[in-house]
Order: sequence, then structure tokens, then C-alpha cells
Amino acid sequence: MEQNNVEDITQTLTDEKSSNTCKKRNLNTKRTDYLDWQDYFMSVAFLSAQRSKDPSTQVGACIVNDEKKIVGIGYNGMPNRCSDDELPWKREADEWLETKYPYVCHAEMNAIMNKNSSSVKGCSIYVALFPCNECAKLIVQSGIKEVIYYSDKHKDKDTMKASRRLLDLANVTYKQHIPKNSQVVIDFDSINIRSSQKS
Ligand SMILES: O=c1[nH]c(=O)n([C@H]2C[C@H](O)[C@@H](COP(=O)(O)O)O2)cc1CO
Ligand SMILES: [Zn+2]
Repeated sequence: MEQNNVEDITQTLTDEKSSNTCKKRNLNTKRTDYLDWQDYFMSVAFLSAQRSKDPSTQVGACIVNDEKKIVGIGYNGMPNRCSDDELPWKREADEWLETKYPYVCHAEMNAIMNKNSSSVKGCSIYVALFPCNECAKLIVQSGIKEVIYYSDKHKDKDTMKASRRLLDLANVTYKQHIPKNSQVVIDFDSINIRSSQKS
């Protein structure tokens, strides 16, 4: 292990169980690798998506007010009190009524409906996927002013063209978010890591 001199304030983080040195970090100055606000809100949207039971696409949404406070979170799922064991999750079936589409609530709708403030007027919504036209209607009607999305993979579909038309007319801005890192890892064990002065 390399020897520190007196000025060197670098400390190592040591794993409680294995005593393995796993990270080197300066513990006397402010962290620089923290999540910035935009990555944080997008990560909250993606984490919420992990609650979704949709087998093919899990979408999350996070509504943020102008004080950078989260006022609503949602993910795609079946409506309250409608058993998601009794409704279909299929994308295709002989009949549309036997697919998930007529029943599933989109993440944006749930985030708006779950709001913990009196209004979402002037807020931003962080979403994993660019919102469809039905969600665009809800966004416009609720007064949300900005959409920050990660993926635009359905951009050529009519539903997305209609969505952009509505958002444009209503002056709701939208922009794609490019996160600093392509992954945000949650390591529950990291809280058990103790810092120890390197000598
Ligand atoms: O804006 C959206 N928000 C949202 O929550 N969804 C949900 C509805 C479905 O559960 C799922 C889309 O399913 P699929 O990719 O299998 O068509 O994503 C889909 C969109 C469309 O972009
Ligand atoms: Zn939608």
C-alpha cells in the first residue's frame, strides 16, 4: 500500500466484513461525484419504474416543482382496486380487450394523480419515455410546463406526433436528458463501509 505524507488527507473506505480497501476518497473536502439535480430526478423516475408489473416496458415519472421538491411520482400499472392478476398484461391478442392497453395507467397519469401538492402548475415532469398523446393531454391540463425525457424511441409513431403537436401548442417545453453516467448503482451495503485513516 502506498504511504501517505503529513499533508496527504486521502482516506480509504474499508469494508467492515472483508476489510478490503475498496475506494479511495478525500474525506476532508466536499464530494464531487454526487448526483446532480437532473440525474437525481431522472433516477427517481427510473427507480419508480421498478415498481411496475408490466412485463415488457416499465416507465416511471417524477414531478418536480420550482423549489426542486418532488411533488409526485408514478409508474405504469393497473388502476387502483382493479386486480392486476385479473387484467391482461399481453401486448397482442385476438381482441384488443384482451391486451393491457385499454386498462393500464401510464406513469405520467399516476404521477399527476398521486401529487402531494395542491397543484402541479408550473412544474417539470421527468419521464423515462417521451409521453404519448394521452399523457400530453394530462400534462397540458395539469399545467406542467416542462417535460424532461430520457428515451424517444417511439418518436415516429402517430401518438408521439400528436403529443408534440399538443405540447407545442400549449407551450410545454420538452428536452431530452443525457445523464452524466449511464448507470446509477444503489449499493445497500455501502452504508456499512467505515472510513479509516490511512497511515
Ligand atoms: O408515455 C407512456 N407512459 C407509459 O407509462 N407507458 C406504459 C404503458 C404500457 O404499460 C407500457 C408500454 O408497453 P409496450 O412497450 O409493451 O407497448 O408503457 C407508455 C407510454 C408511451 O410512451
Ligand atoms: Zn402515455
